[in-house]
Amino acid sequence: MLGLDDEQVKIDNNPLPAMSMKQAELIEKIKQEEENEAKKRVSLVVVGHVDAGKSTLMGRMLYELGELSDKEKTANERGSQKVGKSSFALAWGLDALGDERDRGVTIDIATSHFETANRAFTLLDAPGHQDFIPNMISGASQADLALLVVDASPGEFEAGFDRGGQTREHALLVRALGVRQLIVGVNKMDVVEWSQDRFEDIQEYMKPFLQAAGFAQEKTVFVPVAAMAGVNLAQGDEPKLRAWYNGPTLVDILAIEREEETVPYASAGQNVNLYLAGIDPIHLSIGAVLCPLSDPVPLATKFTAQILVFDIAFPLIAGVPLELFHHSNNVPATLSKLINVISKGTTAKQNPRVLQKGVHAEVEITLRAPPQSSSTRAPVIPLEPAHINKEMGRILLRRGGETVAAGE
Ligand SMILES: Nc1nc2c(ncn2[C@@H]2O[C@H](COP(=O)(O)OP(=O)(O)OP(=O)(O)O)[C@@H](O)[C@H]2O)c(=O)[nH]1
Repeated sequence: MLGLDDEQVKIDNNPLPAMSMKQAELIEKIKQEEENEAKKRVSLVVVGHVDAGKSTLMGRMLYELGELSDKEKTANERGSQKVGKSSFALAWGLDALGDERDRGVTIDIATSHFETANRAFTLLDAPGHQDFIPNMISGASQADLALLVVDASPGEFEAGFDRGGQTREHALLVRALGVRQLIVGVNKMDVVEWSQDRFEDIQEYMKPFLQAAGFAQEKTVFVPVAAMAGVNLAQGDEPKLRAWYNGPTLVDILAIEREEETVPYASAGQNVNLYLAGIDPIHLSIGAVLCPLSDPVPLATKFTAQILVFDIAFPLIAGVPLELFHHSNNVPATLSKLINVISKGTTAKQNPRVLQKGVHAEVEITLRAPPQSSSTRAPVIPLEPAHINKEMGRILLRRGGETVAAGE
């Protein structure tokens, strides 16, 4: 059990910020969600130059994910052949409006749903024609994630990307509308015989532009696909592609892609990004813990802990320099006191001189200032007794790169 020294944070008496939702309501809501095991909802907007293959790609993906039945697919193909546009067949899955069917282009934003193992997607298919940009905006402003489809065919990628093409404009628009995550689907790879060079050239060509547009490199993924044949959407079994590409399929990327969605609350076990306002980053460091003003995590520079000594070559003695690992923190420390050795739950020996391998012991640990530190303040870490918070109470002690003890 961990006993904290009396280094506690002082709380000022300013009124606490009011909660926007009643706590009881909030807990009820979280419980319900956990019960329903609701999948994470993500909105995806599909953008790109006219005829890049957006609708074909999404139609085919929906089909492969089982969202479009064979019957629907066949009916769509027949309808499409009637107007002499058999290559648009798969686009029918999305281009649902009659007007769109006649013209063979996506006019309005068709909304569809599909699911991967852990995500429920709402799909916003945005049209590629210039006159339809306002529709695209309405789609993109609701989106968490954008799929930008480009046509890899010779001359077509260039036409879409260079002046007059919509690739750049769409990318800029979705970013301006707040979408940070971008997947670039390099489509029609069949037309370029699955050329790795073509795929890489397109990437190199687009990267500087996308970065300048404000898409962080780590949030931008390129994926080679062939929408018509359904290659690398849900299955990546085209040998010519697999000869050089061992990355994920589009569906895999969607399943793992981390969208940025704002949520009113988060519960234990969720990973969230927090944006803190009004705080100088100089006051934040690795291991910092965010806690309510009314219930601060205590700061400790000296504390007692129960440890289990590992299988070590040399016994531990008081005063030996160690490294303490706690949560995401890692600080120099020392065993300032060996209090007792515990056996079968009772004290076997008080004030032992050494701790041999395999023993349970109660010790006092004191943090030391890091070697190059110029600060005169005693080092502190936020720490809680393990019976209150296991994660915040557990510690590991290391000596010269070897773990020598663990405890709480
Ligand atoms: N060879 C080949 N052709 C494709 C592929 N994907 C789509 N196409 C063809 O490209 C053309 C345009 O496809 P669409 O899906 O309608 O393109 P879009 O981007 O949705 O077009 P708009 O709705 O008009 O913006 C159609 O003739 C498709 O058959 C592909 O992987 N390979």
